[in-house]
Amino acid sequence: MQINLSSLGKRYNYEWIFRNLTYTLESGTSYAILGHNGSGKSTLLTVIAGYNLHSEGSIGYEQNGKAIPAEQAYRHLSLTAPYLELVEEFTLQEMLDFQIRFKTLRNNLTTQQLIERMGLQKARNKFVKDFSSGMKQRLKLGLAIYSDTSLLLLDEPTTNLDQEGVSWYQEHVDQNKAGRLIIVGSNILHEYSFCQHHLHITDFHPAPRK
Ligand SMILES: Nc1ncnc2c1ncn2[C@@H]1O[C@H](COP(=O)(O)OP(=O)(O)OP(=O)(O)O)[C@@H](O)[C@H]1O
Repeated sequence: MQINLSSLGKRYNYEWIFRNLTYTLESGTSYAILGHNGSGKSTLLTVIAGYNLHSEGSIGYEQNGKAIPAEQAYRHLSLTAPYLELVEEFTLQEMLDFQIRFKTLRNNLTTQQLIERMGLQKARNKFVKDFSSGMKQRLKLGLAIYSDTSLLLLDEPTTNLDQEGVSWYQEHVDQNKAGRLIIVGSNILHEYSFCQHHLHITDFHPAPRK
């Protein structure tokens, strides 16, 4: 997956969050979107994901040199973010069975193998609503990292994870990054230390009006 951002801008009402953002994101490469709280990291990630419409400019998606229509881009991406909800009424097994109806797992992984990789074997029949916050975050990350997608978007990926969970995140991203385009929205070095490129969203803030 390659993504071309051209003179991209997003505003909410009269407030411009970023403007004039021209940037190319290449497959097989990892990028960190950096900036202080409220600077627009999540906004840019959701615009790239197509969950949030941009206000000016354009976004082009390509796979193996072939253009992907914007309305089809969702098929190629997985996104995890603190504001995305899981289906709390499902058990873990039901959640995975539901998810794979829409997105298959990488490397023909079975749901049983994914549960093992997430270290959630004891929670197979537990309702997601009864998971701890760290277990929910592992589940969100497991679903995103192990979906068979060429674009992986990770917004604040270690929210609610303890030190062991952070190590788990680093290990599993590392094992599943080859050939993929990964974009991390973060302020915490251990979340994006593997990224080769840093995009500072504040570089694209409009100058304050005089
Ligand atoms: N739906 C919305 N309507 C209006 N303003 C919004 C909306 N969503 C976000 N904003 C504003 O856009 C700006 C950027 O928010 P965003 O969540 O993208 O920042 P962030 O860099 O991800 O912040 P954090 O590090 O705190 O998660 C903020 O000023 C926020 O108030």
